[in-house]
Amino acid sequence: MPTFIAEKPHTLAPIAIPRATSPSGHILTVENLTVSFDGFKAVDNLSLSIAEKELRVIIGPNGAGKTTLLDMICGKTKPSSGSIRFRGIELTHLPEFKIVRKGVGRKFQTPSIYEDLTVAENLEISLPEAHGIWASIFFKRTQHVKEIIENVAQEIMLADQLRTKSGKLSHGQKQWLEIGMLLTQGPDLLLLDEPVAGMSPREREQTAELLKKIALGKSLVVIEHDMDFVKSIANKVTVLHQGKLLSEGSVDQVQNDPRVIEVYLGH
Ligand SMILES: Nc1ncnc2c1ncn2[C@@H]1O[C@H](COP(=O)(O)OP(=O)(O)OP(=O)(O)O)[C@@H](O)[C@H]1O
Repeated sequence: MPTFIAEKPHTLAPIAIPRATSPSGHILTVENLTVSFDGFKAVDNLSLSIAEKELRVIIGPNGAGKTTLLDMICGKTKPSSGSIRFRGIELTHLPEFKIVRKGVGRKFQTPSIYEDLTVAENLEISLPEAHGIWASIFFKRTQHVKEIIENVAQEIMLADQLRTKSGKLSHGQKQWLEIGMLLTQGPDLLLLDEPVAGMSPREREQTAELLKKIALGKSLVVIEHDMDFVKSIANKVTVLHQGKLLSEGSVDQVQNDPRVIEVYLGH
């Protein structure tokens, strides 16, 4: 960790205070989104909207375009056509780091924590104030920074593990740490790709509680295959199939939709 010299005001709060709300009440609006890879449309003319503080789950068979959709929202993949607006701001032309700064956080399937660093250190390096060479040199571990780290650690159920090397955590705890690393960045929209893959039943329950708590102040889009987990968290489910929107509604509605049963749930 760098040594600390100067103090600068901290703007970050562990639970972000919602910024300007778009007139529609939607934090994210995707319209006519398409991406082609060598002529193959992985996402095909897709439109959907996510409300403020909504916890949306995206399901669908393998290859349906779920991960590619998240890749386009976070700027990792550029669409061939269509629009993605976050609080009215068009994201499709922005590089990934600017999309993060606008308030969109993405967690990939495999945890990308630093196993040789402690839980506290992993959370610290995720603070926007610690990013970049100069920022990291002048970064100061103020009381406020400590409070942010402690609050986030509490939220992700790792308050007793702050000094533990992250490599020693269980698989589930590593996933929670990575969610914590997103939270320290203060996003208003979190994109999570299969957050409970490989977790024990107890860890799944705890993760469901964690996500529901996060959704009290932020919007979440979660890709998930485990229908029991989907039932335990979702307000609304979007079903993708061959890059297109197949069905959308409550868990009950999509579970009873014959098209969904045919291509996904019936298998
Ligand atoms: N960079 C790429 N180049 C070529 N094809 C790609 C690329 N990214 C994704 N695809 C293809 O697009 C389709 C959609 O993939 P995607 O990973 O988004 O599906 P998914 O719904 O997330 O599936 P899974 O549940 O298996 O993760 C797949 O056929 C995949 O092979």
